[in-house]
Amino acid sequence: METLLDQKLVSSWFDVQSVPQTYVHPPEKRPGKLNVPLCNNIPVVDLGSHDRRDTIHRISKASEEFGFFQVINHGVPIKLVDDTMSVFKEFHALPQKDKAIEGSKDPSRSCKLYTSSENYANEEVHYWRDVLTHPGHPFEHYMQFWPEKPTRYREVVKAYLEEVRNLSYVILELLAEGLGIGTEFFCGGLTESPVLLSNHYPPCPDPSLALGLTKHCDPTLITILLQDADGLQVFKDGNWIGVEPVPSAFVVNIGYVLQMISNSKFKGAEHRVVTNSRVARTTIAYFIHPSNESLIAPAKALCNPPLYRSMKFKEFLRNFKSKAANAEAVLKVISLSSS
Ligand SMILES: O=C(O)CCC(=O)C(=O)O
Ligand SMILES: [Fe+2]
Repeated sequence: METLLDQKLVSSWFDVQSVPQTYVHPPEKRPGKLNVPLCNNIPVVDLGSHDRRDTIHRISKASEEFGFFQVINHGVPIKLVDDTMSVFKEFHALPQKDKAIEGSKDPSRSCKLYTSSENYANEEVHYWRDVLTHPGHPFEHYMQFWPEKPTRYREVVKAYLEEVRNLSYVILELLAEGLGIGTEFFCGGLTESPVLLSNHYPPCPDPSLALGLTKHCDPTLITILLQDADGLQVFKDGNWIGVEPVPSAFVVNIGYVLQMISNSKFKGAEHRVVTNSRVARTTIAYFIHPSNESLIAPAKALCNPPLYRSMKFKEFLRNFKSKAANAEAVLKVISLSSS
C-alpha cells in the first residue's frame, strides 16, 4: 500500500540517528565537505538608492556575473516579511495530519503539499525537504484552496504576494532597462502566472550525505527568495559558494526564461540547497512564470544572432520537467545551435 503523504514528509520523521539509504546521494552529488565559504561577493543592492543608473548597473553586472544578487530597502514592509516567515514556519510545524489536509484542498492539485520533488515515486534519491506550493495570482481563483491553518495564513500570504508582485515589477523594470529593451517588456503574459513555494528543510543527522535540493537552475524569469538561515549555494566558476543570509533581504536569481529572453546576456545560475544538523531552515520562493501560452524567445533587440529557439512557456516547462532539471539536457532543447 502506498505510504500516506503525512508519513512521508521529512518533518514527520527527521529526528533519526542516521540518514536513510533512500536519502543518501551518490558520492559525486553529495555536498561532502561542508566548509563551503559563505560568500559576500554576491552583490547586495540597495533598492532605496536614488541613483537609478547605478542601481541598474549593479543589478545588470550581478546578473551577468553571478545570476544572483540580494536586495535590501526593497519596500516590502519588514513586519510583513517577518509575519509571512512566521506563518510558513507555523504551517510546517503543524501536526502532520493537519498539514496533509490543509495542503490538499485543490482537486486540480495546483495548490499542494509534497515532499522531496514532484517526482517522488520515480526519483532515485529523495531530497531532505517538504514543500507547500500554490499559484500566486489571481487570488479570486486560487485563494479558496490555500491553507486555513495557521488561521492568519490567507490574510498574511495574500498581503505578502501583493507586495512581492510589486517588487518583482520594480526589479524586472531595472533589468529591462539594463538590457535596453524597454521598461514595459515584462508587463504582460510573461509575468502573469507567479507561483509561491515554501521549502522546509528539517535538521539532518548527516548533512554531508543528503541534499535539500540538487544542483539546478530555475524555470523562471526570476525567483525572489526569502531565507531564514544559510544553506543555499551557488555554482560559480567550478566552485560552490554559500549565499549569506542578510536580515530581511530578498535573494534574487535569474532563471532560464530570462536567460533566453536576454539572449544569454544574463545567466541562469545553478544552485543547490544543503542541510544542517542544528536548525530547520524555511524559505519562501516566488517564481515569476509566464502564462502557459506566452511565447518565450530572445528579445529582438538582442538577437545578434539569436541563441535560443522560441517556444511557448508550457513547451519549455514540459521539457524542463522531463529533463529532471539537468542543465545540459535543458540547454540542448532550448538552444538553437544544437537543433
Ligand atoms: O530554499 C532555497 O534556498 C532555494 C530553493 C530553490 O532553489 C527552489 O525552490 O528552486
Ligand atoms: Fe531554485
